[in-house]
Amino acid sequence: MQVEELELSQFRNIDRLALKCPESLHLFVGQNAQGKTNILESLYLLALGKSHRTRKDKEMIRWEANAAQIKARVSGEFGNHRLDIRLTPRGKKVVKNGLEQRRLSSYIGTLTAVLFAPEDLTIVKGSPQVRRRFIDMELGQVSPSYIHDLTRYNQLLLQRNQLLKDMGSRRERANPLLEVMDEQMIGLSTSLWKKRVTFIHQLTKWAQDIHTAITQGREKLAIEYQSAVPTKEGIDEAGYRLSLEKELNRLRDQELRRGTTLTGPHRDDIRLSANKVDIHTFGSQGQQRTAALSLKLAEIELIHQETGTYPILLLDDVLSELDDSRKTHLLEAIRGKVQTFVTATGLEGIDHETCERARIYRVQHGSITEQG
Ligand SMILES: Nc1ncnc2c1ncn2[C@@H]1O[C@H](COP(=O)(O)OP(=O)(O)OP(=O)(O)O)[C@@H](O)[C@H]1O
Repeated sequence: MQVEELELSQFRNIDRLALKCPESLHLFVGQNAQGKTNILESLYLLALGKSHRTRKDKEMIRWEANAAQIKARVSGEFGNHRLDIRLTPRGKKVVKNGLEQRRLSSYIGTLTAVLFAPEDLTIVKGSPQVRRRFIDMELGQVSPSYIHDLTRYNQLLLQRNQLLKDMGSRRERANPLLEVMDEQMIGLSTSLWKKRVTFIHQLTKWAQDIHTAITQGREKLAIEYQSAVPTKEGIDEAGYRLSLEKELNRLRDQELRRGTTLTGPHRDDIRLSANKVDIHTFGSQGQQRTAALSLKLAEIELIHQETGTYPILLLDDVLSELDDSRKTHLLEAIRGKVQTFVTATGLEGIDHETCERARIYRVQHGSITEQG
């Protein structure tokens, strides 16, 4: 998968940008707050239909403008596509090959992207929310039905929490509407849980090999999906349903008191360990970084396996955060097969060979000029 052309208009601090990008490596260099991440954000938005750093689409419209547009021509094993996203204060319009896409799940997947930013280095150490977001964004790219279920689940969760609050204030213990919601929630939870467990299983296979290679055989990575619903090893969907039903009954009084849903996929997590030692609690910063890098590289391979084409890779200021051996591993792993867009504040720390084969741009106050 490759972005052949990218056009931005009134996006963040960028007035206009028209890039032709047949090459596989693009390097955006500039001081802080000049617009480098904005370029990566526009590519991420094109791929996933949403930004990686804001939920408010209108924040991406240039302050003095009333609309922004991001357009691209992408090519891949399955032909060429034109993607077009228009942002206005009233909302977002997503267009693929001239046809407006009303559902994000029918748009996502045309262009896939893996973003690696400094905050991803905290994926191991950070809160469970960071890891759930990682799963949601990555799994969503290879499974439109996952996005569909997740959207419905999140809506249902809000409604259920409101109902629990209302029931709690009325000191009500049973309500037919809650029974209906629970039935829907159990169905959606089972589907999300199953998809996530399968995803983590597939991701682990790739991540283990990559992690072993980076650590030169010293460490074996393991990833375990931790469900908030009690699950025994080898449990199937019917077993999960049953366990969730029981758990909802057990938690009913607590949920009514607190006015919130206390179990389900929105409380799940993953645990990473190296040589059976939990990296979250006991890992060194280096181990945590290696695990984060292994996950990201594994994701690239998984997307390739599932969609038949490599994603684009967006590296936001991470080269300076990685030591030489991890950096070399990263650059070697993507070389020649993954179109990559990199931001950096300077060229120091990026090896000569990489600079030689990259197209280099200077970014200053939102204007981008290619270096001759
Ligand atoms: N909607 C907007 N309209 C105009 N300018 C914006 C808007 N949103 C952000 N900016 C500006 O964009 C700049 C930030 O750009 P960006 O996040 O791409 O920085 P960067 O070059 O990646 O820097 P760093 O290396 O610090 O991450 C800031 O100057 C900010 O004021």
